[in-house]
Amino acid sequence: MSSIWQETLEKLQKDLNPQHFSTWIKPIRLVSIERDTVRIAVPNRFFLSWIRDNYADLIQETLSDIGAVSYQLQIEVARPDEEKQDEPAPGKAAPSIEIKRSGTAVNPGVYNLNRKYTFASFISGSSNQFAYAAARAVASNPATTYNPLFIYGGVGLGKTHLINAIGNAILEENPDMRVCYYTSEKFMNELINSLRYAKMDEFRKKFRSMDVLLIDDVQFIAGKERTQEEFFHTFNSLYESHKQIVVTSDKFPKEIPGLEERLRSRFEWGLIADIQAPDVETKQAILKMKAEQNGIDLPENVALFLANSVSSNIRELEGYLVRLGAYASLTSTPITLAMAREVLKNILVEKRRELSIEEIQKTVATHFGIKVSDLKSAKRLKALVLPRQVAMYLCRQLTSCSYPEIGEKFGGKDHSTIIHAIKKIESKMAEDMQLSATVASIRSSLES
Ligand SMILES: Nc1ncnc2c1ncn2[C@@H]1O[C@H](COP(=O)(O)OP(=O)(O)OP(=O)(O)O)[C@@H](O)[C@H]1O
Repeated sequence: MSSIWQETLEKLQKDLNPQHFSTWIKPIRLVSIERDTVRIAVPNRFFLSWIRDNYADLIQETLSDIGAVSYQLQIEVARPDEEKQDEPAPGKAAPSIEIKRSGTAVNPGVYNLNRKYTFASFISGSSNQFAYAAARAVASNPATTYNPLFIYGGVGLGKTHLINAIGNAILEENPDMRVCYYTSEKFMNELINSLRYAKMDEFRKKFRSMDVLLIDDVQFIAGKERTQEEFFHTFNSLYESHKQIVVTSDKFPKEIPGLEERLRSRFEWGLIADIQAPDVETKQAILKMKAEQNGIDLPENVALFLANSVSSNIRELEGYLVRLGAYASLTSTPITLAMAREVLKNILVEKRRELSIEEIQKTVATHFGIKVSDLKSAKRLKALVLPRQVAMYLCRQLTSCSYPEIGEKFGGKDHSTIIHAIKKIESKMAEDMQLSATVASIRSSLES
């Protein structure tokens, strides 16, 4: 059936402008074709309404022409764990080995991995360096170095991406390994189904036969007694057989309310790595890569504007990029700063008004009990150097000013001085929790 979809895609590719095709059609995934209903999944809600308004009729007509059936199109938003590969429903036997079009065998012991989340498509910066290095170490030597690996961080910061990248990298080196990616919610639902249909033996066998178990968003099992118990036994069984376990969460194990003590302590056995909010440079680099992947021509200053406008959530950042790409493509105009400001004005204005360098200088000076003129001076006193560097760092984080513009407002300093100061603060913050907390508190008072 998917050959109908394949042919539909080929036809649409011929009929549509290449950028429209790569922005809107390529990311669509076929879910199923059953009788006269074709279900497709799209990456997010914005995408869904765009497809509905602009492409649904065309897709439906093309499908119907090719399949010689009057198809109804159903469009839904893909959940990350639905981007699956050959996952058997609970209780059903795993599919027999399939042959990909390239001729390579598909490993039936791989569950739900999202193939597009790889290390190659993950940008590492100071905010995620530790988690990234730990993930790579685990991928190179599963079940030897860090077991379990516990990755935690805020919403949309790349946990799902990284945990899938581990699975994909392991499979590249060990194509026959059994690798399973599940959200903890899906684990729970499958458990409930298995209990209901008396399939617990199969459930246990499946999870305990994995070489690599990747559980995303484990915080959801907190407070779910039966799920925690089953997960605990799965964990023990895998751990004792020297199989790799990787878990992600939005919180540090100790901070997950309702998480059983025995699970919490096991999560602390291995390595705990955090992902912090990305800095402006990392956000820019991610934007550039995503723009390239989607065939969107994104000028440097617009990338900087977006990176400065969105607090930290990369998913949100991607949403804005898609919106700009769509606007540019549909109006056949290039993306410019003015256009980006206009297209995103309602969303971004609500999020944050642009802070001025002067406001930042004033707040930092007050915090440290010094004068604004001291921040702008060249005095090398220790009591002035740190606040000055903090102020420069925050100016870069919270405004869209360039290094030379910031330098200008700090008594005409060279851009290299600003870059140096920012690097210095970033590395100090990585080691000094107290300084990190100070910067975070100044930042939140500026943003409130
Ligand atoms: N460092 C990065 N490099 C490239 N892409 C990234 C990076 N961090 C996040 N992303 C992208 O941002 C989007 C959101 O990331 P992801 O779903 O992994 O976040 P998450 O931390 O799992 O969020 P949630 O808490 O909602 O589960 C994805 O499309 C992912 O590819």
